[in-house]
Amino acid sequence: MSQSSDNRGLIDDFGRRVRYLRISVTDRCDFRCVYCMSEKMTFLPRQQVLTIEEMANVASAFVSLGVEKLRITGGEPLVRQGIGTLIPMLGELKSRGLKELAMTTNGSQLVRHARALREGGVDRLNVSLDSLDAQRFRRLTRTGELSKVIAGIDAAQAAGFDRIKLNAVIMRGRNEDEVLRLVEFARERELDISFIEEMPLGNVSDHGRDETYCSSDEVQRIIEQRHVLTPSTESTLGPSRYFRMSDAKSRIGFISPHSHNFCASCNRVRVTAEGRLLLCLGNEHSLDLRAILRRYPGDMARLEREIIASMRLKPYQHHFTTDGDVQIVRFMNMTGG
Ligand SMILES: Nc1nc2c(ncn2[C@@H]2O[C@H](COP(=O)(O)OP(=O)(O)OP(=O)(O)O)[C@@H](O)[C@H]2O)c(=O)[nH]1
Ligand SMILES: C[S@@+](CC[C@H](N)C(=O)[O-])C[C@H]1O[C@@H](n2cnc3c(N)ncnc32)[C@H](O)[C@@H]1O
Ligand code: SF4
Ligand code: SF4
Repeated sequence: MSQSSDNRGLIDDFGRRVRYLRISVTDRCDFRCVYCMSEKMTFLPRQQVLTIEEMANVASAFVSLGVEKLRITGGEPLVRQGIGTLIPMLGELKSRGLKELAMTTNGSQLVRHARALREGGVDRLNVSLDSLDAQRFRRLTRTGELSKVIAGIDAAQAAGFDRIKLNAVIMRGRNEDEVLRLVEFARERELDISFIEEMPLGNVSDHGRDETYCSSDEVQRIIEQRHVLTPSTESTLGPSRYFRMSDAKSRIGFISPHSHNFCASCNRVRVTAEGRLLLCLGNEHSLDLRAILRRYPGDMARLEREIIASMRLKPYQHHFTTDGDVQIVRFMNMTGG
């Protein structure tokens, strides 16, 4: 019998309840964003990556244990073979207590996938967009084409996604001069937008993180040169602190792991593409779910028991600094952010 029947949920040693699971469905990506990856990356051999069925089983176990929000990330989730099969399997979990199925994507493949994602049960999309200048966009992503991402956002809106959130990592000397332009883009299209402080995961080789650090307060001051921002209590269960603009539907979010630490209210864990249940983005405490899945195939009760037991490993917080040291060798694409 599944552990779900005792309805204890997932609670860590600090009394925080885990309600939000992020699954990285692949470490691969068609972009090489300068803050996320190094130019030359080695990706996991395919047999080390969870199969579609294994991912669906992991998601199902977490939903049995009280997870209400599931976000699919990567790498780039839309380059994962079989993503079209996985999405409806996850969508079905809504009949068992899942309240929101979401995806974070670079948008490059949305023209092809948006409709199927919507039909498969994806409720919300977050699309990364750090520049509206095609050449700069190419420099920041190393391989990306801005026009494809914008066409992808259009396709997603046409497919019925109405609360799309843009994500922009703001880097000093790279794109902080585009903050107002990005806000304008979001406002015109009625998109939300979150501005993110860069986190020190992986040696990205392109730059020292200390050179590019730009705090959320600085970004906020830039926006307030033109807009009145009113703090909002709205929450998406994610890390964004939201503000409303007086004359717009768009919400402005700030994700500030350095300057406004949000670990005290952490409600999430993540599963990497190779099936590591990582208890915190900024630490290495983890449980090897792949080993359990492959050693005891189909034993959902055991999987759930192990997940419950792993909650005691969840650290209280990250220890990121802005001084340029690489504190976590793991790159962001392993965990999907
Ligand atoms: N430090 C830290 N950063 C996080 C965490 N969750 C998400 N982020 C970062 O927040 C940024 C945006 O992540 P998204 O994938 O859009 O997820 P989200 O902000 O939870 O999405 P919403 O559901 O829209 O709130 C990325 O840079 C993530 O790395 C977290 O638990 N800790
Ligand atoms: C790792 S990506 C995976 C999903 C998809 N490929 C995308 O880019 O949206 C998830 C989010 O993490 C953000 N991200 C990547 N590296 C980061 C870093 N070092 N610091 C802060 N955010 C980062 C990206 O901007 C993106 O919004
Ligand atoms: S941020 Fe997303 S799109 Fe950019 S390299 Fe990382 S995984 Fe790929
Ligand atoms: S850094 Fe760790 S503890 Fe802090 S919010 Fe992120 S996952 Fe939670």
